[in-house]
Amino acid sequence: MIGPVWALGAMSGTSLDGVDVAMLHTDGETILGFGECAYRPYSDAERKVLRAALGKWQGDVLDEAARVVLDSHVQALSRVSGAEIVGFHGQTLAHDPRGRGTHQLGDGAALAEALGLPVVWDFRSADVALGGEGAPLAPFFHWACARWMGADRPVAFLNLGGVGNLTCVDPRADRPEASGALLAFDTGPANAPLNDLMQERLGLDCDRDGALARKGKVEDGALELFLAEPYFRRMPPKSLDRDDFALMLDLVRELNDADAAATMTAMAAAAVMQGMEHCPQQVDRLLVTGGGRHNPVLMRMLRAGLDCPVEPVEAVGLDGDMLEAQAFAFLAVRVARGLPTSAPGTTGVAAPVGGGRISRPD
Ligand SMILES: Nc1ncnc2c1ncn2[C@@H]1O[C@H](COP(=O)(O)OP(=O)(O)OP(=O)(O)O)[C@@H](O)[C@H]1O
Ligand SMILES: CC(=O)N[C@H]1[C@@H]2OC[C@@H](O2)[C@@H](O)[C@@H]1O[C@H](C)C(=O)O
Repeated sequence: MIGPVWALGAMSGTSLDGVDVAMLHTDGETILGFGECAYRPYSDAERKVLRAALGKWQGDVLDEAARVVLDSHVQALSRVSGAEIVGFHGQTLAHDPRGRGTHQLGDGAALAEALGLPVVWDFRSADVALGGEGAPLAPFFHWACARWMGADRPVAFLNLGGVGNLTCVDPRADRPEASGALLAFDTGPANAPLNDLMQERLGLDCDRDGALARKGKVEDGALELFLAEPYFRRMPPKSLDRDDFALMLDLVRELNDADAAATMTAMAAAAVMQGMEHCPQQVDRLLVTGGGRHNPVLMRMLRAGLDCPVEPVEAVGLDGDMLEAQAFAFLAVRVARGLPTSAPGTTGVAAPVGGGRISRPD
């Protein structure tokens, strides 16, 4: 494959809300245009099946979950036409890069057959096999976004999904794998533990618009215990599994609902502030993507604690609900062109690596 193509990326994140798909016109180096997007939510029954498979590496429970992943992706991807190649992330069930590896559920070969298109998938395992964290992988796309928006000074991207991840980009680097172009890592838990709290105590999916947290007060003792976790002292690159910080729920167990939500929101913000200390250069602005940017309490806490402007990525014309799907469209084209998708600064891998397998329909 030579030259730019329309690629269609698909992402199903750790929040298990649904499948995002987005078209991108790219040669894997430059963003030439953004295209159509679609979202296909999981039904309650599907979410239950996926939830039951979380943390599992094998077993019968995976068969039903694999069927949910395949069917939902075929439906989501079929809503958009004109793609020449597909980037399929799959559903992360477990992530233990220093131990058992990383597990994204989803059969790219079956998806290629169903769609009649080449599908790039299994983006993370080559990086892990070569000693990298296997995550985050969006940073190479963040570099392309920084160049697309014409940045000429360092800028940071923050994804507030189930887990948070931060990318410091120097857009003056002419390749994402160049030394000093990128430093990226998972900051800590973002929405996942707060969602779990809301589910456990009130049967709700999330603290919509920070409505509960805004009525509560942050319990400083719990926040301090949280920040004493060794993860925050580890040098990046580093990555997390969705439930690595399950202890957060214990730290707020004695608090009333509002104080617990306020304290957990403060924990997510504090993890980002700790992370920002690792940025190798002062950044001009922090651009926030992912669902957490819709939470005004979380955004207010970030603005209060950081000395650079904190804005949703919409401030520069990007779509914060679709950025990860676009990232996997971008990475698919890089894989097809034999370009690397991770580097020492993004996953800690020893040298730039091109992950991903390509499956073509028969
Ligand atoms: N209006 C809102 N108010 C508060 N929180 C919100 C709002 N909208 C979305 N969120 C939070 O954002 C989450 C979804 O974020 P997102 O879709 O970025 O996660 P994800 O892509 O599944 O996760 P990851 O990036 O970790 O894979 C929701 O589960 C919720 O916690
Ligand atoms: C193993 C895995 O799926 N990690 C996700 C998760 O969700 C956010 C954060 O943790 C990030 O490291 C990654 O996702 C994004 C898309 C990434 O790879 O950049």
